Amino acid sequence: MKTTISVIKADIGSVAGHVVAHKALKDKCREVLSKAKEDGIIEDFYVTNCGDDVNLIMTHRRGEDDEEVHRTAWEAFKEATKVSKKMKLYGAGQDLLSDTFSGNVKGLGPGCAEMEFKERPSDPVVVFCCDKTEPGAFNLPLFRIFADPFNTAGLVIDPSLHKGYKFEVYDVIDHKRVMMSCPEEMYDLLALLGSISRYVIKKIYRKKDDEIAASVSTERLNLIAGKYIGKDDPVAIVRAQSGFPATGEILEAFAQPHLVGGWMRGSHNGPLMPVSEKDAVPTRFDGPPRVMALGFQISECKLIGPIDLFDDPIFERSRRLAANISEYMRRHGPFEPHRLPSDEMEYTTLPDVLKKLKDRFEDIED
Ligand SMILES: O=P(O)(O)OC[C@H]1O[C@](O)(COP(=O)(O)O)[C@@H](O)[C@@H]1O
Ligand SMILES: [Mg+2]
Repeated sequence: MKTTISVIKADIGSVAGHVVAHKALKDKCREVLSKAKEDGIIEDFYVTNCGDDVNLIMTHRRGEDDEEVHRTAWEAFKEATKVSKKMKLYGAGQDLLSDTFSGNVKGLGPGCAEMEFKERPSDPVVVFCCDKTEPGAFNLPLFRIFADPFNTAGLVIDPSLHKGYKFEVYDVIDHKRVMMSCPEEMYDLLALLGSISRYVIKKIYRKKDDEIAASVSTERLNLIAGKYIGKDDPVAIVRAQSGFPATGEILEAFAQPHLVGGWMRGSHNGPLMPVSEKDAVPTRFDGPPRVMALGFQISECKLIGPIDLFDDPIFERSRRLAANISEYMRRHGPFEPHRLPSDEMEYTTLPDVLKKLKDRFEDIED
């Protein structure tokens, strides 16, 4: 029998602007998920938040894209939105772009990462949740975890990882996908993954047996809505140990706070700061962008944990570095490369400002 993990997230309102999802919203989601557990739709769940996003981590036996599981998540967000609206929280129901559920949350606003596998004798997984960034934020760390021997020692010294991994990459603008194999196609893969706003890793498979290793939410809210309504704050699921990278190799890739798109108004590059659940409170210039890591053991479709993996003093240095990079980037104010390049600004509120200047431009005569 196989186990499925579904991580479904949405921003349905927050306190003091776009900072933190209120506890009442998580409690309402827990209520809906408890009922779904009683009804046998899901086997277990954990509800958390990263900044203003509520994350539903669920296990079940129904496979990916299951209508009942997705409906459960949708109901939880809908019910919590009622609470949010009553409390006049900021951006109540923001990510729910439709009034009606049509079989799957994809395309309706929430982000979703799922994977199905046969449980190993012991099955550790790490769930990552971000705020104030976009799905491409996972490109660099996932590449390092599954393809860079300077990050993952196991790629060199463990025979069960040595053959490498396959990367399924989505072109989120043209709605196409490609499968690339590492290490042999590493340079081609990097040629795509460096364009973080267009090419994003969707899934990673172990080459020797096609076993699923990682899954990322790739929904880009603004592309779905056609206008700026918040960033796409992604989630990811990564399997660890025994043939997959060790938990420490997975976390190592986040020790360097790399630059990602997002931050204030989804329009700025900034460092991705690894934080504990309690520190997922983006305040400076609405950031800097955050990532949390929750470690679970999966046992007979139940979630044992979580362990708050970035709640470790060793990551203080990374946080300090992120704070220093933030200071440096902020001094650029509205200039690139702090502000995103023009093609990315297309999906922000900037085009509305530029519209009024349009008629003032005159041709330059030679
Ligand atoms: O004030 P407004 O119009 O709601 O929008 C601005 C907000 O959008 C955001 O980019 C939304 O961030 P989220 O994607 O986390 O919701 C904030 O940085 C900013 O405060
Ligand atoms: Mg958010």
